[in-house]
Amino acid sequence: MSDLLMEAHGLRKAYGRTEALRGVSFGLAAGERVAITGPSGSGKSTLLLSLAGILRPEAGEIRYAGSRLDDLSETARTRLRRREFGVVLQFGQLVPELTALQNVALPLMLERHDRTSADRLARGWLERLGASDVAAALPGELSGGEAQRVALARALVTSPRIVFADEPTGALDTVSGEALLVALHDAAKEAEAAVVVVTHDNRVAARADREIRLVDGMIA
Ligand SMILES: Nc1ncnc2c1ncn2[C@@H]1O[C@H](COP(=O)(O)OP(=O)(O)OP(=O)(O)O)[C@@H](O)[C@H]1O
Repeated sequence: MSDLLMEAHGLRKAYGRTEALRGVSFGLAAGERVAITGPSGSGKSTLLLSLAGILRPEAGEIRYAGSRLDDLSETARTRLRRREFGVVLQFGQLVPELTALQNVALPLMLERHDRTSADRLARGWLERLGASDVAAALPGELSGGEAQRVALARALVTSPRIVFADEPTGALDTVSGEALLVALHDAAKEAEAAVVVVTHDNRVAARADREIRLVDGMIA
């Protein structure tokens, strides 16, 4: 029995004739921080989305805490993702009609927390990520960097076992990007959460425990 938190073997995924993943295997220990790097189009986002249970690969298998993840129905994967994973995608993906605070509290509300405790936790995370002052703003009123912080707060609010982040510092300048990353790593460490981050940024990769590099849909 492996003691890895997540394991993937032989993942393949194509979009039409484009083979985005061509047999990728991956292991993640509890609390480990892994950076996925590689040139544009090498399959980084596809790998992250597959591991996070958002995309279903066409071949290969993914195990989370010993059980198959890729076999689960869409509903079961969504439920598992909500409970166990935090996900930050390239464009934040905040709900436009909800304020920043409501966006951060949303995963807790979906897990039937009461509003008072959900708001309290959400405020705590906004503060921790330096975004308290935008709590009442709508996503359309936020800068790219602010939206990224709010999205990260939303990913962390449920105390996930794994945080998956796709270019989380992409919209930020160097200093804010660095601060966001330190906050992510500190929070993950404290919560003993693992982190899988897709990045073009060497400094981000250097902060990880391990880097895996993709080239043309395979680990280089
Ligand atoms: N939804 C899609 N439909 C068609 N092709 C896609 C789709 N998503 C990705 N691809 C293609 O699959 C390949 C891998 O894409 P992916 O986004 O995983 O790479 P990436 O390494 O994350 O790229 P980037 O660094 O530019 O974000 C690319 O050739 C891309 O054009």
